[in-house]
Amino acid sequence: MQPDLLDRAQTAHALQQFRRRSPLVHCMTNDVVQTFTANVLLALGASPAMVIEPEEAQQFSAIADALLINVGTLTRERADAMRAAIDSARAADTPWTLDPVAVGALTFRTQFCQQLLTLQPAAIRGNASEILALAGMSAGGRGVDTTDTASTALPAAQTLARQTGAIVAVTGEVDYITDGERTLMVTGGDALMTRVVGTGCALSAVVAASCALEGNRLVNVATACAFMARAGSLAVTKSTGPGSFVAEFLDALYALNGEGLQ
Ligand SMILES: Nc1ncnc2c1ncn2[C@@H]1O[C@H](COP(=O)(O)OP(=O)(O)O)[C@@H](O)[C@H]1O
Ligand SMILES: Cc1ncsc1CCOP(=O)(O)O
Ligand SMILES: [Mg+2]
Repeated sequence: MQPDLLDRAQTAHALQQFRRRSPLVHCMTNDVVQTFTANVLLALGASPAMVIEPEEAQQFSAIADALLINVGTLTRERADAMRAAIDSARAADTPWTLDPVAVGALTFRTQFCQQLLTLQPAAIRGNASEILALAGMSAGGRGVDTTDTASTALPAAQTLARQTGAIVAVTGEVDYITDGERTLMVTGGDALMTRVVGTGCALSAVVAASCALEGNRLVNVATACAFMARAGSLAVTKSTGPGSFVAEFLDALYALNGEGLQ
C-alpha cells in the first residue's frame, strides 16, 4: 500500500501540543550527541535530562514523561542502567523509545537490542541499515551510517512494528513511519543532515518526546520526523556547510510553525 503524507492540521496540532506539554525526556544516549540532543529538545520546547547512574536512572524514568534508549556508546554498566530504567518506565506507564545505533555488525549491542524488543518499546527510530539489522534482514551498515535506503528497509520496519507493537520510523532521504499496517511518509530534509553528527540521535529524542503526547502515536511520531525534516530544509537554505547548518537548524526548530510540516 502507498504511504500517506501527514495531514497539515494534525501536525500543527502536534506542534502546539509539544510546546504546551513540554515533555520531560529522560535521555540515556551516547557520548557523542549529548549536547546536540539536549539543544534540539530545548529548541522545540521540550525538557531534556541526561540521567545515567543506574540507581538514579531507575528513579528518574518513572518521573519523566518519556525515556530514550540510544545504544551508540553502550557499555555493560550502561546496559544494566538502561534495563533498570526501562523496567521502571514500564511500571510507571512511561513510553520508551529505542535508537539501535550501529546494530548489526557489533554483537554486544545487537544482542542487547534484540532483548529490549521484548520490552514493549513505544517507538523505534533508526536508519535503514539499523532497521534491517534489527529485523534480522541484514548485517548492518557502515558503523553508525547506513548503506541502504529507507525504502529498502520499509518491509523490515513494518515487520518489526508488527512483532513489537512499536511505531517504527526508518529515516533517510525519505522517512517512513509505520505501525505495521498503516505507513506515513515524511519528505524534506537535506543530505547535509548526514554531515553533522547526531541528527538521527536527536530525532530519536524528539520521537521519544512525541510518544508522551496525546492522540495518535503513529501521527505524533511522524510529526516528530516532520519537525526535523522541515528544519533541515529551512536551515540548508541559510547555511554554507555543516558548521553554520547546526546553528541554522536549531534556530529553525525554535521558529517552526505549522507550515511545511508534511
Ligand atoms: N539524503 C537525505 N535527504 C534528506 N534528509 C535526510 C537525508 N538523509 C538523512 N536525512 C534526515 O536526517 C535525519 C537523520 O536521519 P538518518 O541519517 O537516517 O539517521 P542516522 O543519523 O541515525 O543515520 C532525519 O531527519 C532524516 O530525514
Ligand atoms: C559517531 C557515533 N559513534 C557512536 S554513536 C555516534 C553518533 C551517531 O549519531 P547519528 O546516529 O545521529 O548519526
Ligand atoms: Mg543513528
